[in-house]
Amino acid sequence: MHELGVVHTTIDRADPAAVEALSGFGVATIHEAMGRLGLMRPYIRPVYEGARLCGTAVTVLLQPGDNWMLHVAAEQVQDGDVVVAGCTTESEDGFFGELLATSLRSRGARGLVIDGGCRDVDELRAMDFPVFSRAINAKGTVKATLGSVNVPVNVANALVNPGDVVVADADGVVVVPAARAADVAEAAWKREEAEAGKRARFESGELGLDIYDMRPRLAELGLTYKD
Ligand SMILES: O=C([O-])CC(=O)C(=O)O
Ligand SMILES: [Mg+2]
Repeated sequence: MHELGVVHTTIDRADPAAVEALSGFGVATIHEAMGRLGLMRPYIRPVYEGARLCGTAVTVLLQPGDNWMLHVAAEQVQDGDVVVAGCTTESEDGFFGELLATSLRSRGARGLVIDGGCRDVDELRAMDFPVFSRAINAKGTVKATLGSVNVPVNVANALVNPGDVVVADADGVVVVPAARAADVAEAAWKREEAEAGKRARFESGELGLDIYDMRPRLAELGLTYKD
């Protein structure tokens, strides 16, 4: 059950060194390193090409068609945070634009992830303020209904707790629980090392069939080659 009308002002942010380490990895690598967990639904997309972000979550629970809580959240933002907003009911209105981006940036925010709509895309691109949203929509919102800030929020099917690490790039958005950030960064590093080895073998013309030792299993299943 979502908690409404609450702002938590003290949150446990993930260790900055772990956040910095995670910022060096792509979303796909982090998702795999977590044991294939943490992904938001793929309808959340960058509003301009090349957008990417990594930071600690200030969470927001919005009401449909109402961006009031984004202004409330701005006050809670610290350097290195990402505002991560879910909505009590599906809504694709344009909750966010360049004015709010200017406000969040002035507080040190690294970007926004929102399960709702966003507008002013040209300006956001020019500012290079990364936003990941479910829609681009010029339709404006009101400031009339209470939601919450810094409560656990379901954002596009991912549970986000305040202080978790959120990483977003062209592949999607992944959430790393604050307590797991250092371990996941370590696992991501190992995974990249392993992939570097595989990449070199693929480059030299070796086949996945041999690198992954797939031939015996294919033969067992009866895969037949015919002229
Ligand atoms: O003002 C709003 O409601 C959203 C917007 O366009 C902005 O932040 O620039
Ligand atoms: Mg605007």
